[in-house]
Order: sequence, then C-alpha cells, then structure tokens
Amino acid sequence: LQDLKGQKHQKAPQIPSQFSPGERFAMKEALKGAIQIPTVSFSPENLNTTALAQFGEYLQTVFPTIFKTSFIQHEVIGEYSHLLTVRGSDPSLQPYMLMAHSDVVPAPEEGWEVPPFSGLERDGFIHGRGTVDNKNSLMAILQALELLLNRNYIPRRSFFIALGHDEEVSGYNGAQKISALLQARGVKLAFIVDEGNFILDGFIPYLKKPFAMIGLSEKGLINLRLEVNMSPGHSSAPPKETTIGILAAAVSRLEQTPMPNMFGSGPLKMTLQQLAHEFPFPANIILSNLWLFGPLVSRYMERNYITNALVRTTVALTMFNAGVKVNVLPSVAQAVVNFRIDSAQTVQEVLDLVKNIVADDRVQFHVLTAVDPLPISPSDSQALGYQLLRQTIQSIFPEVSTVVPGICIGNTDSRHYANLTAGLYRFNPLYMTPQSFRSIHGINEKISVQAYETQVKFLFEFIQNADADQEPAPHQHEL
Ligand SMILES: CCCCCCCC/C=C\CCCCCCCC(=O)N[C@@H](CC(N)=O)C(=O)O
Ligand SMILES: [Zn+2]
Ligand SMILES: [Zn+2]
Repeated sequence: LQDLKGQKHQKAPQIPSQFSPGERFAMKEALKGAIQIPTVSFSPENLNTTALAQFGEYLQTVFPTIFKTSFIQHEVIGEYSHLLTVRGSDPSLQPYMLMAHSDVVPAPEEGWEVPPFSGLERDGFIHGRGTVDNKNSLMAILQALELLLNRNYIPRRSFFIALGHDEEVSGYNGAQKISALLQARGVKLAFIVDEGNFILDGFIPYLKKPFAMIGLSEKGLINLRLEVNMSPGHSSAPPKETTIGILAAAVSRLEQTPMPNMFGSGPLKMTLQQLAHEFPFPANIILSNLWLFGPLVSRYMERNYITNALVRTTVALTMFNAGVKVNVLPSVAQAVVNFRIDSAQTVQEVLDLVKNIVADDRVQFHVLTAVDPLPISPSDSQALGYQLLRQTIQSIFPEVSTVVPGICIGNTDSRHYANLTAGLYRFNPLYMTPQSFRSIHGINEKISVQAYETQVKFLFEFIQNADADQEPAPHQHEL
C-alpha cells in the first residue's frame, strides 16, 4: 500500500457530515422507494427482472448528480448490475471498491407487522425486505456520494461502486461478471468493503458493551442435494423402506451429528483475544489465555446457536421434496443441505465427512454449489481498508470502544473479487442485536431512520477518509 509507506500527501479537507432537514427527508424517502420495488431473487434462474430493471431506473431518478458527473462512469453489467467508476484526481493512489446488492430474498406476507414491500415508516423505523440486507447499504453508498458531489467534492483516490443484482442466489451474473471485467482491464484494488458484519450488541452474555466486528474472512459453502431413487408402486403394500424414509433418516443423521469443533484456528481467536479486555473478571483472564483455556471457551461457544456457527461447519436442512399423490410410493425423494464451512476445513473434507455420516449407498450426492472458506484479509497497522474502517467507526460511533477482526458466517458477493485484492472487508455500520439478526431473511426486517442516516454519514466520512493521509493506527487498548 504505497500511500502508507511514507509518501507525502496533503490531507483532504473534510466536508462536515451534516445534512439539512430537506436532505434528511429526501434520504429516507429515497430508501422507502427502493424498498417498494420487489427485486426478489428466488433462484439463479428466477429473478424478478422487471423489478430489477425498474430499480436501475429508480437509482438514476433519485441520484441525478451521480449519473451526470463527468468523472463518474456508469456501466450496466449482466443486464441488471451496476458498476460506477469514480475517477479520483490522484492516479498514484490505488483505487478501492464499495459494494452492495439490490436483490432481496422472498418475503411472504405472513407474520409481518407491515407488508414487506411497503417501505412504511412507523415509530421511527422504515419497514420492509431489504432494509438491512442490503438496500440500506446500496442506497447509503449512493446517497453519500450524491451529497458529496452536491458539495463539489472531487475524490483524490479513485473508487468503484459495484452493485450486484443476484447476490442472494450466487452472484454469478452480477459480481462475478464485474470482477471479470475489472480483471480484464488490469484493475487491482487496495481493498473492498461489502456487507457482512456489524456493530454487535447482546450476542455474548457478560459483554454489556457493543463492539464492532469487521469480517476478515467468510465461511465456505456447500449446497448439497441428496437423492434417493426407487421403483414407484402402490401404497397399499409398501416395502420396508421408502425413498422418503431412507432420505429422512440420512438427513436426520446429518443434523444430529455435529461437524468437529475447530476452535483455535481462524479469525475467531483474534476476535476473542482483542475483545478480552472488555469482559469482566475472570472472563478477561480466560480469553487472554486461550492457550490454557481454549477447550473451556470452545465448549462455551457451542452452547448458543450463533456462537456455535463460529466454531464449526454448520449443517442446515433447507429443502425437502417427495411425493405426488397420497397413495403412490414416490420414486424419488430429494433434499438440499446447506453447509457453511469453518475456516479450518475445505469443501472436500466436509464432503468426506458427510459421506461417512450418511453411510448409505442408496443416497446419491449432487454438489450444487461449493466454495472453500475465503482467505483472511490483513488487519495490521498497514492494512488500509481495515484501518479506514476502524477510523471511521471511531468517529461516527464514539461510544463503540472496541473494533475487532472477525469472520462472517454468511456469504457475500465480495468473495468474487478475491482475484483483485487481498483486502476483502465485510462490515455494515449498523447496530445488530440477536433479535434484529433473526429479521435478516426472516420477518419484520426494519431499520430506524436514525440508523440509516448514520449509515449515510459513515459513508460520507469514509469516502473522504480514503483520500487523506493515514495516521499510524493506535494500539487497540489505548482507545
Ligand atoms: C464473538 C462474536 C459473536 C459474533 C456473533 C455473530 C453474529 C453474526 C451477525 C451477523 C451475521 C450476518 C450474516 C450476514 C450475511 C449476509 C449475506 C447473505 O445473506 N448472503 C447469503 C447469500 C450468499 N451470498 O450466499 C447467504 O446465504 O449467506
Ligand atoms: Zn446481503
Ligand atoms: Zn441476504
């Protein structure tokens, strides 16, 4: 990172992150409008393309300055994804990239307090699918840039804004194509910031204070289809076992047999060590001495289903299909199992374990998706992306005293850009509680107007901070 190694740069003048009442009203209305467009991804083959096209047009109407600025190039990739290239004034600075996605997972209306595509504001919250995952980020990035441009901002450091349209179902037509295009253009990035981790509040018992966790890596992924085939027949004289029974037993064995606890490897150790001083006695001593107390901590992490996901490959049965009629023995039964692979394992190792656990030759396996865990991005004092995130978190959230590296348990589009940079960071400048965590892909997803404004503010400062000289990173304990 050449600009961190002693080159003399002028500090960019900071445009204060203060917005007028009119701007604040317009920004929340813009987010509501984005939520109202049902850009749902059902499967890689089934996206709401009408809504995606409408969403692209919508962006141009709410952010007019971005799309008419001479130093910003706009390209549509894979029909519905968007790539903005914001040319900075100093070509010696390596560019970076901000990412978000426009598609959302389906949202059947049952259980929602307000219709999921209404974008209704109630009690200070904007409700709807995509308010946290991930139209908030997409709109906040563009909103911050629009506001900066309206204040005559010209960046020193070039940056890209990559907005995928199929993140929820693979990213193959969006992020992967943008990545290939940039690679063909010879682009190398200083770092990338994508969705993923948050400011976590209430996830760890005894830890009263919220802390920011920046995702240095993400778990791997396997979507595995299990299938059992037999001759169909009359249900009045069934064989001892049916396709459904065999398959149900196989997936049940998978669910009941946890993958090995891999505690002690990967970014989790860094998370706990850097968080240790936030805990009361004796947890602070225990976490500072994982060489001794590792086994104790590892068992403790298993007790809660979210922290359990940090110590092992998880197994989730997500689809099950068989049967066409009440009195016909089905010839085929299929299930899909979604694995999130621990940093210390590979796709192949998990598949080998799965075959041993199922241990039934009548069950066939078809790998639908397979991604190894992502490399661990740097978080040292020279890691520009990490330090910029840290600096901006400290400025926007002064009450958050600890910023720690961690792992993202979900998958993100950033994985498609590993060819362009070693610095992939997953962080949303938002508070996340266990309750709001359940709303992601669940029901009653919502964001407070204040939290959204803060996200815009964060990006408004982050973009400017990326232009400025970097101070040496202070030691974590001095914060
Ligand atoms: C000691 C620290 C405790 C930490 C607790 C961890 C709390 C986890 C909080 C948030 C994780 C939320 C994960 C968001 C992932 C979002 C991305 C997403 O939904 N991706 C999809 C689609 C895809 N690209 O595969 C997914 O299925 O993962
Ligand atoms: Zn997402
Ligand atoms: Zn998602």
